[in-house]
Amino acid sequence: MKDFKNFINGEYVTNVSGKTYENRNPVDNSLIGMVYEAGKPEVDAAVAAAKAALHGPWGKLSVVERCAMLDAIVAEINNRFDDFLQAEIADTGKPAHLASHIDIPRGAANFKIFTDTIKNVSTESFEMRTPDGKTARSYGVRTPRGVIAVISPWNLPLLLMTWKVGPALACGNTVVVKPSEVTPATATLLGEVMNKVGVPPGVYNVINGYGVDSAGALLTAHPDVSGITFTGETKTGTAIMKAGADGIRPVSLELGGKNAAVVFADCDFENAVNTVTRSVFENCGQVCLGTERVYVERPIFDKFVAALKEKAEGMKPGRPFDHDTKIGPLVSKVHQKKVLSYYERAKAEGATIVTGGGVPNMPDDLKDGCWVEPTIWTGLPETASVVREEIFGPCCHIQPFDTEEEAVRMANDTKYGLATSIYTQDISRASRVAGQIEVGLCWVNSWFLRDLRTPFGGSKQSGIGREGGLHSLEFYTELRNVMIKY
Ligand SMILES: NC(=O)c1ccc[n+]([C@@H]2O[C@H](COP(=O)([O-])OP(=O)(O)OC[C@H]3O[C@@H](n4cnc5c(N)ncnc54)[C@H](O)[C@@H]3O)[C@@H](O)[C@H]2O)c1
Ligand SMILES: O=C/C=C/C=C(\O)C(=O)O
Repeated sequence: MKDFKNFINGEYVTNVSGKTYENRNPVDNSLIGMVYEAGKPEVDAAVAAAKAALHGPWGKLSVVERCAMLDAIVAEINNRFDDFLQAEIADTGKPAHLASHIDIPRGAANFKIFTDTIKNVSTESFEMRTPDGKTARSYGVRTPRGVIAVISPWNLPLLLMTWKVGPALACGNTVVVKPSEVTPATATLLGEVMNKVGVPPGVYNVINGYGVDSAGALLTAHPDVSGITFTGETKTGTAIMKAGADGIRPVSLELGGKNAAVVFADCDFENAVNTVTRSVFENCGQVCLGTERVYVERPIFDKFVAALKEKAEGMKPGRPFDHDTKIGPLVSKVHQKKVLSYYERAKAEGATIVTGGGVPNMPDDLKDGCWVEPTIWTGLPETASVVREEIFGPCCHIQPFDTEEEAVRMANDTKYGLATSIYTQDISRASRVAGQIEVGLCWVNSWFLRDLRTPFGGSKQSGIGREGGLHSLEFYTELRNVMIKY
């Protein structure tokens, strides 16, 4: 059994309250270990340590020295690749091939991209004549914002947490991380990496716990936190934005989605089927960018539904390290119950169940896991709740369309605006539709293809702000203007 402690000022500590909760493996519901819930004393200590570290050795490092330390973090994550892989897989149950190709490599890459960015960024400079005939030169100086609260979800725990910690540290801030209560392992393990490479105590802190009435709410309310960066549900983002209002702390929010794929009849059919298969079912549908609404042009509708059905039925659920495993479980019993409740609602709303709709038949040793079947529905009106609400499971509804205009209208008919994928070989149509789709991220003939220099984020209720490359500097630094008269 493992203990998941808090990591505060360079040390692993328990808590004053003595409160712990269970961390369970979603593959078979076995107990991984106990997590020490941070209360007010631990949150206060973590924020105090982070605040003090801003003015300690960390704050005195040059950009090049700071980047060298971040490069060492990258090397040490790679050295301990297997430890991170095991920890992430135990918490999430995701297939090893997925975690080893996406989650852990991105954990390292999220530091690397921001050392590249920060070493190469310049600021603007202007010169003007003053009324008394002298000269004034202005230039920008980027300074760290201060103590950054990082609140992250459970679906890609290391990836989404380091996507915020990387730029925060590269810009010279210090952080207090509150990972999801469901997935404490990799954030906690990263503390060992920080100590190993000599990151000063207090620069990276982790407090474990829940959100409401727990570590998350205590952290976001803390007056010494200078900015809050959050990835998670839209309703949690609303609470966090309210918390940020006290003390006028800026927020960066990456929130939920109800993402569409729009498949035109002239697409490369095989690529469209393969890519939509990934975007619906990868990580058991627990990707914020994942597709839950598929719109297919009528001439290829039946063929597309049949092809996606065949793919879904070929996704063998199983243990993460088994070579033939294609799909893992959902992350928790709570989430399994939520997804299954949508499966029931789809039936009640009159959906045609093309495939799935329940719990797969698993061997005895896995029966207690959080399994659900990959599921496809057709035949629902656009007003049905499974077409409107984010489910975050391996499921989608497929709807036919007749015109480009109709497809754009249906894709945009949602309060969310995170991501869309368009499948067509007509480049004019692709750019026309991409221009009309109300999202932060639009892929053409692809999905979740990432260039970490590009702006990442959502529009409408899918978020506020963009992170990635230079765009991250907007949130993680303060831009000061200095004007010199001479
Ligand atoms: N837009 C994106 O980039 C993106 C990426 C991944 C996930 N998501 C979204 O995340 C959701 C799934 O993740 P989840 O269920 O972990 O999200 P969640 O909002 O339930 O929790 C996220 C984090 O917030 C904490 N939290 C909850 N209430 C809080 C409060 N009142 N104050 C402070 N912290 C609080 C949780 O403990 C957790 O650490 C989905 O809606 C998904 O779309 C979005
Ligand atoms: O589940 C959501 C996935 C988000 C991905 C990123 O934030 C990223 O690739 O940087």
